Amino acid sequence: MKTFQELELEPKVLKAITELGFEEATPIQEKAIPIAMAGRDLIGQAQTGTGKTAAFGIPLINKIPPTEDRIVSLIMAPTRELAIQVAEEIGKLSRFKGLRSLPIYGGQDIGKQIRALKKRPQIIIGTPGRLLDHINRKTIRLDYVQTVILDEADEMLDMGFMDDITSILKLIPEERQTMLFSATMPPNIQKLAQQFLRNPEHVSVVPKQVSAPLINQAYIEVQERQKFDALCRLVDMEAPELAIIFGRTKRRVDELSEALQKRGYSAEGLHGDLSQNQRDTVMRKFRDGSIDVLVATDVAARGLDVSGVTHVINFDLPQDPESYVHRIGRTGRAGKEGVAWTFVTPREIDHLHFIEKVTKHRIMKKPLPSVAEAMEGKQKIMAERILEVVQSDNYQEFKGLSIQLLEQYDSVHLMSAALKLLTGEQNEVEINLTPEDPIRAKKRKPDIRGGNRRYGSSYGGGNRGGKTGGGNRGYRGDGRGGRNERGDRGGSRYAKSGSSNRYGGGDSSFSKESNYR
Ligand SMILES: Nc1ncnc2c1ncn2[C@@H]1O[C@H](COP(=O)(O)OP(=O)(O)OP(=O)(O)O)[C@@H](O)[C@H]1O
Ligand SMILES: [Mg+2]
Repeated sequence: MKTFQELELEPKVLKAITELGFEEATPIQEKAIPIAMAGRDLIGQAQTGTGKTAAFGIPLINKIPPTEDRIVSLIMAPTRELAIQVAEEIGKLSRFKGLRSLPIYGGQDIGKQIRALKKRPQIIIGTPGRLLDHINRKTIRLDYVQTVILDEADEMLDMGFMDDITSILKLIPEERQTMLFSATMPPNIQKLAQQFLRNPEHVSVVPKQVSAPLINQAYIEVQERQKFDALCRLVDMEAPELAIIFGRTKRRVDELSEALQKRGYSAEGLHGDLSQNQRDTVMRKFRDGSIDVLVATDVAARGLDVSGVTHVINFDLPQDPESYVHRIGRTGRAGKEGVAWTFVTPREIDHLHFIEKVTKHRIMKKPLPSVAEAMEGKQKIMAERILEVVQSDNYQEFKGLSIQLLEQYDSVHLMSAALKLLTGEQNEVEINLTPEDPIRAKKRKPDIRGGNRRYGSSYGGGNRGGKTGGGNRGYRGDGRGGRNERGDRGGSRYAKSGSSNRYGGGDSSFSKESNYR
């Protein structure tokens, strides 16, 4: 592997990289950075958590002169959280160069964004809908843009952003560099690339396995109604530092986070119906460790990078293998290890096998943790916390009483009683979650056409359209309509939500958005 010194970067950029603690370039960075620095267009694919942001961020920052005072680069990302996160990483990488970058996303006060734009950022990181708003208001001009980056391009198209992206790209001078990052290469992405990229170099780091190798994957077979108790036991036994628990619907996430709180866990929910402020607050708390558990819909499955996420738990099996890979990819990032657990109801076992087949990875079956294992885990945590306090030496005011008690009682008895009180017995709180329907296995044959997919033989490509299914499940969209829930277009979500197409099979991307994110 190459060090960053070998990549001929400006000293100021190199310094920022060093400060971030990056020692070697990751494989995608090693391949993509020289091509990007040569000014070529590029299509990039690599596993979750392998540094794709810096792969486009570093060459971008390297090329912008600090004296520039126009918008010369535009990065598009599917969600607000991602726009913010990418902006932060770009901010860190450009610290010593003194470049200005700005995230632009729906749900935030547009006036505030307009004021921030007056500071003349060179780099804009935005979600397509809100970007277009600014373009129409002429508060963002794209006339001088020289570099465009599409991050998580397939997800943006799945969310119905095709038209917005196309309109935006048409406004950017043709004389530019375009880089597209995507987990999969379905036909609509290929079409987009054909239309807007010029002789792109394909850079992919496609390993035998789809998911990052450092994620230990297991599943537990449980009945739907046993899931919550199973979750509590699992969390007790595993004692995660930070965990993300994925639920299928927004209602599920609300119910689950509330239930966890009732049982004494420090958990909060994240989904698309929360206000931008609420979403930011939850993410901030999770990043700074003031909550340990983030309960989320697939809105958090893509791209989010929170260091220290030790566990991902799929409380509900994801709809498709791609989503599984992205969800579990929230752990085991940047060379760290992670653990992914998945709950599977008996009727969903076939679907799990389908995921295994597509991801070419065996998911180990594990038994439901026993009450004793859960208890052991809890006690271990409590003991660790007590020892931390002992080390801090900050408990003088309890010493007098302790001495008194120890004169009268046996130390083991006293300590056990104190532990019992501390560990608590929250499990008596009765919890009732609304049951979710099981995910059904896909009735489709493995598709072996074409070799351009990330996931190998049976996945991706032309299958996408087939996922729509019937009824109100409608998980996959057709790429039309259904403006994203992230509120990139002010209140359009609400305007639509009462209308009959909410659950209709036709505009399924919308029902996906409205229920599942
Ligand atoms: N060369 C490097 N050495 C060490 N850490 C790195 C390096 N490059 C990036 N990182 C860190 O790795 C983490 C994951 O990076 P990033 O979010 O860019 O991954 P990604 O490939 O975009 O993942 P996803 O597919 O989930 O979006 C980040 O915290 C980032 O700071
Ligand atoms: Mg990413």
